[in-house]
Amino acid sequence: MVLKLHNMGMTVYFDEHDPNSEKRREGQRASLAGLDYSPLPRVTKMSFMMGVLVSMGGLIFGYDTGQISGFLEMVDFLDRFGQTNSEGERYFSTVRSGLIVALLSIGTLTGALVAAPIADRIGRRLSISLWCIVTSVGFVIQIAAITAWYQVMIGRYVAGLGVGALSLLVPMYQAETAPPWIRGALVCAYQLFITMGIFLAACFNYGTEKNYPNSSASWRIVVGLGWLWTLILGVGILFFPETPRFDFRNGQAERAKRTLCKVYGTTPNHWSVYTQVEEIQMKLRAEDKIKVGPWREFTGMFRAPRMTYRILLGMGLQMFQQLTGANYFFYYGTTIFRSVQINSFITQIILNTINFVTTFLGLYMVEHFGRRKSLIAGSIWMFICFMIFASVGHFMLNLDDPALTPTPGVVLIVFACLFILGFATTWGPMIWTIQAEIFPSRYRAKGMALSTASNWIWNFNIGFFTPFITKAIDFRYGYVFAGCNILGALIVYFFVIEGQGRTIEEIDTAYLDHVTPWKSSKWIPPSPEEMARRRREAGTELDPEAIGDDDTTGGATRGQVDPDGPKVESSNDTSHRETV
Ligand SMILES: OC[C@H]1O[C@](O)(CO)[C@@H](O)[C@@H]1O
Repeated sequence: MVLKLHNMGMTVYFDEHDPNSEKRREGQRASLAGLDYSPLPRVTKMSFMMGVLVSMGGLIFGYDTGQISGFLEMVDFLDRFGQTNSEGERYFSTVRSGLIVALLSIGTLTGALVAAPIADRIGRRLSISLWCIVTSVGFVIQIAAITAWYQVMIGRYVAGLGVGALSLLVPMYQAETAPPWIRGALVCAYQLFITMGIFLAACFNYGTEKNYPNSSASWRIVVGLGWLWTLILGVGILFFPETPRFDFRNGQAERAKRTLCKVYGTTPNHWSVYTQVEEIQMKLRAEDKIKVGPWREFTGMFRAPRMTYRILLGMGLQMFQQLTGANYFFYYGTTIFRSVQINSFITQIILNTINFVTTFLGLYMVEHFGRRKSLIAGSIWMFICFMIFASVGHFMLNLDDPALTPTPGVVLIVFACLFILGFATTWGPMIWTIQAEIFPSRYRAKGMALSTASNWIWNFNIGFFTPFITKAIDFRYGYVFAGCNILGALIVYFFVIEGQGRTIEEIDTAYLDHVTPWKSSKWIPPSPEEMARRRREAGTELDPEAIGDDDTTGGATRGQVDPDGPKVESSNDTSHRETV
């Protein structure tokens, strides 16, 4: 959509979907003389490779969470780590299986919180490598277990530390590095890899249990294969640069600019890189005006402009991502569909395949329809699916003998699949994108850590309480999720600002400026002149040396770019309430 704004005498052209749009470049050209305005590649080799490599963190997530339900059904796993009942049969008590399953979630929660301050100190890139090592240690502890069930539990806790840390670091790395026009899709690729991980775990479990039914190879091979993903990510990331936002924050401006140029596929003299560098530096200046110690840094985060709002929003969205009810199917699908006498293993494979394949569609939707529209549509879709699912399950299925009501059984599966289609294209991937783009640089790691922790807490709650709840209210549990989906839609409508096509600095400005969320899709970021005026007012002018002076600069020189701020046609807009 091309917007033409007549703002007190100024005409601004802005195409929020296409950074290469002639209109957008035209608008910029009018503002900044002497820069390169040639079209940019949409996806560069660097951003593609980064998308694939870093998303391996998602594969580790999905693979680890997806494998355990299968282990609990494996003969050798049960023999080694189960208990014996009075008839001499092996079984897992609810407490023991619950602990083995849930310790991963406790570990992930801890990992997500601990990883933030470390990432702020040693950087995103080295942190990813470090937490891959921790995850691998968790795998060693599990594989080395002979008969001690608590060793498996400890191993899962340690692996969980790594998985949780990576669930914070990977989307953060992607969001801090990606160009705005593919940021949404790139962060969604993280979710795509989660779904791939769940799918692979289900397939490997099936394959190893079939081929090594009475041997420890059935589960040890599956755990061991996890090393492969951690090795690829932990070593591979070392061949990629640190994120430009972290580098700028830590005085590595030249390296940061080189990285931006690589992912944008251009030179520092291109208007997109030039304005991005300027924006990042300006934000850093504004944020760094307040200097405090580490503890005050944490508490101060809640007092920083609109941070409490954004933290609550991030945590709320992650909570509602879990309360969509997706893990009701992924964790308990086998049990749900066993009760309707349909081959549970096949059903699980079908659900996982739909989840994986349709997430690709999510990557497209996030950049073409935006976050807000997609999420609201997804919520309504999932609401309808759960209403039908719950009603058919409760009123039409004969719970005592499901074989007597085969048609409702099929309807249940169809609506479970349709639900997953809705989740995988919207709430599954897009919440990771939103939480990675709403926080300002200074508090991004900590803010994201709290929202990621919220995802894991609710993940744990769904995993742990679902058996008790379904026992009490059977399929009516679906109504609870249906209600939560409506609440989720309302939260998006009233509180989320559209981030499609915008830089993360522009999104920060939108939150600081109290842009009305339901009008935010049409919001025009402040003009360069307006930003220059704010800079002057806030005393955060840029050092002219900091921009446009790279060796690799092409045609334009610093002299051609006005350090006091780019020139615009005219603007009298003074409606912004807070400084950048
Ligand atoms: O694709 C389903 C998976 O996606 C998540 O919600 C993470 O985004 C997991 O909790 C779930 O198992």
